[in-house]
Amino acid sequence: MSLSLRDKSLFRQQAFIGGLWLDADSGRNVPVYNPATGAELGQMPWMGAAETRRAIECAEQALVSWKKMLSKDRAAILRRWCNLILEHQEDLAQIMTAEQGKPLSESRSEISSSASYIEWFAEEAKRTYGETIPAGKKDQQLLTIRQPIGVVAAITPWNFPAQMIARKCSPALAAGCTVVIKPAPQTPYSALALAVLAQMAGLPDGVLNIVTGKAGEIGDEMTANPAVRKLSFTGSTVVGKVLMEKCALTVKQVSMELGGNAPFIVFDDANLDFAVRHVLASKFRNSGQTCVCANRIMVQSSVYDEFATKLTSAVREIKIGPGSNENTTLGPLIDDRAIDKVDGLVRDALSKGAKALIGGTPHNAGALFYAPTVLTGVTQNMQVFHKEIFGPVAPLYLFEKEEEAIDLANATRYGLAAYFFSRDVGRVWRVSEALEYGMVGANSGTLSSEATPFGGIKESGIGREGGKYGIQEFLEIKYINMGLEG
Ligand SMILES: NC(=O)c1ccc[n+]([C@@H]2O[C@H](COP(=O)([O-])OP(=O)(O)OC[C@H]3O[C@@H](n4cnc5c(N)ncnc54)[C@H](O)[C@@H]3O)[C@@H](O)[C@H]2O)c1
Ligand SMILES: O=C[C@H](O)CS(=O)(=O)O
Repeated sequence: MSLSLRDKSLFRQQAFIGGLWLDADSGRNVPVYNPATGAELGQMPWMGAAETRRAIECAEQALVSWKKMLSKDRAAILRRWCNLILEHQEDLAQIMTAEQGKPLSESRSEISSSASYIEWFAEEAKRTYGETIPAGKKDQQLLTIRQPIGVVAAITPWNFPAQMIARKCSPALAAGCTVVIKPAPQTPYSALALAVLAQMAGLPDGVLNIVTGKAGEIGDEMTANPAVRKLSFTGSTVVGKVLMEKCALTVKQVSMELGGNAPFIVFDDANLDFAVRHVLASKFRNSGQTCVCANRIMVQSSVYDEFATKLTSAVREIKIGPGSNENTTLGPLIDDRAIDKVDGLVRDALSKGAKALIGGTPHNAGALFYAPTVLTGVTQNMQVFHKEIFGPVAPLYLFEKEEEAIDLANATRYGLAAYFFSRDVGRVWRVSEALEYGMVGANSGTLSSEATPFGGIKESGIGREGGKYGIQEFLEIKYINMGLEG
């Protein structure tokens, strides 16, 4: 391990099941690499169905007492977890940048955001209210109560390796559920470090379990095991569909946070400098590897050239390099597959007539670096219009009228995030309503907050994470019809 941590106990190369740190039954491990250098960062247990089954059994046993605990006592443990995460923020950020590649500033911000979700749901734990319903008959009381769904399985992606854990686990735990998580194989260490701190916070054994290894086998056990009552997945739409189908056999509830293809519309009445700043915040965060990145930038014809020039000048200031360098603002992509996908989309666009004002090729900062890119003359017949780029590429599309921009924006199976910039109040309301997305940024390029419902429609997902809605995803409504003796 090449990390210099204040608390070395945070860096774990074993899975966490029933409060124990374990190797795979087979003893097999697989390497985890630092995407900035290609160096091996450590090893990860290569577990499968048997270990997953045991983790689910541990979660089922722990559920009995965890769900009976007073919500304020569950809240106190979550609060301690939140505080420990903030106390260890720098170490957690170092681990995240080493395994995922994002700049340290972004890793610190993600750790802070993760703690905010835990803090938010520690409070929500105490507000899982039921209701009484006016009786229709004499000597009768009608009421509902909220109860935890039970054992929850969670599968998370590599692009936000801490926040996706916090955003799923904290509402589940707050609701009284127990959890078995499979993190992405590219980024297991952030999840395992959070488990170290959860154990330190007093989370009882078996309440939180982390299994690492063979995604297909682990996923098959999670989706088939009848003890699992809910699957919460964040990842690509194609995998989400597979998991949904498998969950149907045992009628599991699902939350799906899937892919995106966000339009970013710049109208002729927008403040262009302001819009450029928000493109940078939306498009180039995490090297463009976020589900809510501006994926299609649509600019009204009369301001197209001016906007393209301003954006290119701003992109020229981006500092590409290893995330461990404090002045880096753009890190590497996660792996070779990502580089090939991004470069393939750019080459396809260029071959069909698009032009690169800046970038347009991999960068010599290292094997997994792609140059921040602005493409003009991009059209719907190019693959980049229909695919989630997941890289630092800003394709510019030209439109004439408002209606055309909305039709172009909605011409996708995805429906996660959308953005637009205009200073016309009537247009702001019209466009906010017309865009077919779960989340809309009106004169804003950023959306995420622990206080708001994060999620998509169409093939971007089911359910919401965060806000007052996040905990409802892990609660069942029980209706009680109470007859009173005459
Ligand atoms: N909507 C959101 O909140 C959100 C957030 C982050 C990422 N994403 C999406 O995730 C994708 C990028 O992340 P990714 O490359 O890790 O996605 P991915 O779907 O390839 O993998 C996500 C997780 O699923 C696991 N997985 C893959 N195949 C599986 C299977 N058959 N059974 C069980 N688990 C399986 C992976 O190991 C990983 O842990 C993008 O599409 C992005 O838009 C969405
Ligand atoms: O990639 C998806 C994340 O949910 C993005 S955000 O940090 O929530 O905006």
